[in-house]
Amino acid sequence: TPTFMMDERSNRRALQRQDPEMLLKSQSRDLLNNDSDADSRGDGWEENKGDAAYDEDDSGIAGAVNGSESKKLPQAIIIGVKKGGTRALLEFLRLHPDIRAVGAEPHFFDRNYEKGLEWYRELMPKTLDGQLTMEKTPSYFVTKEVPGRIHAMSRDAKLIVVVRVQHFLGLRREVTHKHFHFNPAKGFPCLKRPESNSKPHCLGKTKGRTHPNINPEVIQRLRDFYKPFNKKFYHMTGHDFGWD
Ligand SMILES: Nc1ncnc2c1ncn2[C@@H]1O[C@H](COP(=O)(O)OS(=O)(=O)O)[C@@H](OP(=O)(O)O)[C@H]1O
Repeated sequence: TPTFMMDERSNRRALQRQDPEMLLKSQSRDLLNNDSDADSRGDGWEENKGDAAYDEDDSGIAGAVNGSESKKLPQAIIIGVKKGGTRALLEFLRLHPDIRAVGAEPHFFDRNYEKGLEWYRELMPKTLDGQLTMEKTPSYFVTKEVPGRIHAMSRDAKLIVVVRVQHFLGLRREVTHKHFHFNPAKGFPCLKRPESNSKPHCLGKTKGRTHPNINPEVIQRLRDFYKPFNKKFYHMTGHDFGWD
């Protein structure tokens, strides 16, 4: 099971290397016409398949809207890595009542930046004070303009990268085994709302692919190739992940 880490110090160092970039490049692709990434449509929940890219009711388990809720810019963003289990992480996190999240990937900082922060904020679910607003767009991790842009929005945003090591958002313990149901066909847990009798929600069909057998020589070449990058990463995070 992929676990995750968040290292604000290394994020800050990475952010400091790039000037906040406010000039808008017209590199956008229409969010709602983005077919290249099934996960962009927020179809992590099988029931969410369809064309509604953003759905207020899909913003988390915490539910009911009332007068004191408002839309806020995200305080925590899952920025990568692609195929690292980012959808699973977001769906698991949003089981927590203090987290509300956008279902689809907004791609704001890479493809939709020229639409402006108000556009971005409008996508967010309404939250009460004390609730965290989150989104996930794994391609932020591989887009060079993104660190400066996030920094320009907020110096305090927590950036989460899935690298298979555990870290915490400082949440109280709310999510337990009652929220999960192991699905042997998928090989990983699906999510349950303990208070309702509805069927567990599994991640969509793009998750849980059968992997091809890879020639051990190719695996060795990949290990050799990534070794220096891994070393650099251990150094940056102050943690040896033992991937070699
Ligand atoms: N709970 C759990 N445990 C282990 N593995 C899991 C889990 N949930 C999702 N996955 C696997 O994560 C892969 C998808 O990652 P992402 O959601 O980050 O994909 S994407 O970049 O947004 O398209 C995808 O891997 P592949 O099936 O190999 O593509 C999922 O199967």
